[in-house]
Amino acid sequence: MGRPDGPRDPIAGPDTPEAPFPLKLRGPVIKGFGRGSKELGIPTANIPLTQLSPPDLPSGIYYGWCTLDTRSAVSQTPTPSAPEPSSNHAVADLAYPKSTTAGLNTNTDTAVYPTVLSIGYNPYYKNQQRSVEIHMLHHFEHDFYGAMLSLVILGFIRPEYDYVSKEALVEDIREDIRVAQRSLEREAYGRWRGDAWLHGGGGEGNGVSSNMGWGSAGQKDGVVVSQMID
Ligand SMILES: Cc1cc2nc3c(=O)[nH]c(=O)nc-3n(C[C@H](O)[C@H](O)[C@H](O)COP(=O)(O)O)c2cc1C
Ligand SMILES: Nc1ncnc2c1ncn2[C@@H]1O[C@H](COP(=O)(O)OP(=O)(O)O)[C@@H](O)[C@H]1O
Repeated sequence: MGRPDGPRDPIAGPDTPEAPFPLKLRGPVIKGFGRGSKELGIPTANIPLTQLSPPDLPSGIYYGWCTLDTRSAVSQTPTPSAPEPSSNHAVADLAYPKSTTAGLNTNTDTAVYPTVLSIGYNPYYKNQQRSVEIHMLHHFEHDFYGAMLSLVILGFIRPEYDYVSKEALVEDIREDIRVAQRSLEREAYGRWRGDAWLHGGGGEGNGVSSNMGWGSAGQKDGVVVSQMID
């Protein structure tokens, strides 16, 4: 399906997350096709499709919060034979929320990142397999393949489309990022930053919203969370 003409909604979803959200996923960051940063300038961390729950979740673009447990990340020590780190040239100008942690320089990166993700076949690239591709709204200095990524998905933005050009796809992803930022700034969405799932805990299962965590941005039990931009 090609992208419909016309302006897009600035915010996605109701004022409070509704079923089937929240959906909770966790998995190791694996290699994709390497197009995200090289071709588009928007790196996307892939997790195995087997982690998608429910497995028949409709394809499309979603938003939520995620964290990284970098203890299992592959070392990023630069060597002559090391691959080029990912590039974010198509989003480097975007004002992402400031994270108050040292990020990936430590083994315990406890920041909570606003996130936009694509689940599907990437019709522009005509992939044969579905994939789960997560762009975190943060400018990282290092790649983090192998890290364990925990994600709480809170809303749906749009279906995935085919595009007339790479530039048109990039422009829509940039708009997805803005929509996700605005959508997550709402109080009932911000609250989910504190959910135990994001901090290594187990969940009560997808779609169960009984654990609303401990609230909004700030610090709790030594866990530092990202701050949204004012
Ligand atoms: C927010 C977001 C929206 C996306 N929307 C589409 C889309 O509508 N159509 C599409 O073909 N690919 C879409 N993509 C997927 C990109 O094509 C994909 O991230 C890229 O192919 C990189 O894949 P790789 O990580 O396997 O290299 C989207 C990705 C993101 C992060
Ligand atoms: N903001 C970010 N969001 C997601 N991944 C990022 C980000 N910044 C750097 N990365 C790194 O870039 C990698 C993705 O780059 P990409 O070119 O899409 O390759 P691949 O196709 O292997 O996923 C991620 O696995 C991660 O290690």
